[in-house]
Amino acid sequence: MSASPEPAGIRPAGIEALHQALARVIDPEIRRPITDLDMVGELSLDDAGRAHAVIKLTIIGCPAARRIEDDSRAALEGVVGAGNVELAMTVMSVEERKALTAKLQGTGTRTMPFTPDSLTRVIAVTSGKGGVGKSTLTANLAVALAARGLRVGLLDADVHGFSIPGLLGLAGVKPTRVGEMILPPVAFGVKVISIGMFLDDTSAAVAWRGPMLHRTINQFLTDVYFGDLDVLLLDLPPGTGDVAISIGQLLPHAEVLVVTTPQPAAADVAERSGVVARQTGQSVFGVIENMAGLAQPDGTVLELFGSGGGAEVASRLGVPLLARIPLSVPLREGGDTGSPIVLSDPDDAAAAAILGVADALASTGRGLAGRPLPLSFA
Ligand SMILES: Nc1ncnc2c1ncn2[C@@H]1O[C@H](COP(=O)(O)OP(=O)(O)OP(=O)(O)O)[C@@H](O)[C@H]1O
Repeated sequence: MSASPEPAGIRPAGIEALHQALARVIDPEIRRPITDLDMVGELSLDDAGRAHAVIKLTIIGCPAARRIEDDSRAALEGVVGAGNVELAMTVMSVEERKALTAKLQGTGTRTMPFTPDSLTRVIAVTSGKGGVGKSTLTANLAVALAARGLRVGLLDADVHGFSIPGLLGLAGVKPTRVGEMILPPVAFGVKVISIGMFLDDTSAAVAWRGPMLHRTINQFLTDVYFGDLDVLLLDLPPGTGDVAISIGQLLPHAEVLVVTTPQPAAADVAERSGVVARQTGQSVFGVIENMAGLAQPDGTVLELFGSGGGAEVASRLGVPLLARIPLSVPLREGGDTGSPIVLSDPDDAAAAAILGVADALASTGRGLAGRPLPLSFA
């Protein structure tokens, strides 16, 4: 039996082939090859051509254990043939886990990775009033951006009224912890974190004041291992309260999307959320009008909430109106069942309008806020 692990380059050819096969096995939570994560222990090939491997999981009861085991076995069988793999699944020692955490988060004091000079684009979705569909749109936008191949994180900063886990089919899912590091659950290719994932009773009210809210948001941004992201989306609570101000302080380079309804009376309060974002240094990327009308069987459109609110807010803030998203029963149902409409029913008019916003976001880089964008009318 040949001994391993050995540094790449001096591994015997057979072991190197096994190692390369395992390098294609991705930890579904951390989203990096298990070889990069030092999860491969002994790796050997016996004289009968059978592969022997030890895979070290990050924690006991790792929810991804089965998948990692199956993928590792399949990868090794690709080299030595079916039935020729002996796999032992173990768990990292405390020291190994510490070393992994340090490797992933960087050694020394942990810092917030989403600084103005990081490559991640930060987009905060805000609204003046509650119930205008901000969370529904944020969840669908995140999924649409991930479907375009972007690496997307979604932080539910609506601490008092979190709804992102349910919208993405993650109700009841708890994040895995590796030491002090929190691994965000992944849904539809989006890494998601929400205060709702840390409460045993999700119907319990979160009655925190400013400093506690600030600490929580800061901890989410620092201790959650999102890895390299192209885009971090934040679902803010409605209004211009403590969380909006904390986000403004922590992420002054964020671009803000303002969601409003067609009701002209809501324009003042929606405009205010954009103005407050600007006061903290953030830029306003554009306005989305949601609940813009309900298509009737006879082809007419019932403007349940009036019209003109989105255009009014966009013009007051001097930014583009990115989309008018109609009222849509499938959009609401998709939210209720945790199945985002941009994937399940992309031809629905509301889904098409949201996909238009995702295109507008994906086709602009950071620092381009304020450029004219194509209007996408439903
Ligand atoms: N275009 C739409 N058509 C039909 N229903 C919608 C639409 N947009 C949102 N909804 C529904 O409206 C309700 C409120 O949406 P959502 O929770 O996303 O709002 P919100 O602005 O995030 O609210 P809050 O911030 O107050 O929690 C949900 O039941 C959602 O399914």
